[in-house]
Amino acid sequence: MPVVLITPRRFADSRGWFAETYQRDRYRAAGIDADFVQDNQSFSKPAGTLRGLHFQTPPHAQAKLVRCLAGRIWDVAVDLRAGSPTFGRWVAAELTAERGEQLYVPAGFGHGFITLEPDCAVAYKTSDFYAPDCDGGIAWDDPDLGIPWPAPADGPLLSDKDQKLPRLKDFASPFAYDGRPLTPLEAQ
Ligand SMILES: Cc1cn([C@H]2C[C@H](O)[C@@H](COP(=O)(O)OP(=O)(O)O[C@H]3O[C@@H](C)C(=O)[C@@H](O)[C@H]3O)O2)c(=O)[nH]c1=O
Repeated sequence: MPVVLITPRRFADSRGWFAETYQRDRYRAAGIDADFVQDNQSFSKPAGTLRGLHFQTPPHAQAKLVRCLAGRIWDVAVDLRAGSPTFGRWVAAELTAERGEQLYVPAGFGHGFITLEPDCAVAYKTSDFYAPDCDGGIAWDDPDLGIPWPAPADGPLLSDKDQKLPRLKDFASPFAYDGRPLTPLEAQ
């Protein structure tokens, strides 16, 4: 499936609002056909925290459905499918707790985000279990990707692991191109 941006409908009343944040049949109709098996949550204290670009390799590749529970993030999906006409290109969307947008990142894509405010909570569903042996990543600042991260002037806050990730040109992609385009989000 291509990358999909979806904003669940909210039903507001005097108490606040209610929303279905995942409903298999409706999400399938929107192109989100993954079989989710795990829910994750992370919390990032300072604004300018960057996690990425991450993926799991086959046989434990993961599709992800990402949303922001508190604060605001800039969320990025990079096409890593070998042979894809958009290999190495990326799409990004701002995800806010205020509006509840969700980004679907298919298997075969690298995923990362930077927090735009302090105290951001991010939740995401994944279509395969955590498999540390299949953990992989690409450097967030790889010049061949040219992602214009909205990072602070002194740089983002990164994990030790994320400071040592390889560049795309040194990465032998194990992901097959499935013929599906990167759109409907506009590729950069
Ligand atoms: C991802 C993950 C991590 N962990 C553990 C491993 C480690 O001790 C600790 C922190 O892991 P990380 O540093 O990899 O966490 P983080 O940098 O937040 O990694 C996440 O980044 C975003 C962008 C993604 O797309 C996710 O799939 C995941 O890769 O949590 C699990 O137990 N289960 C999991 O599913």
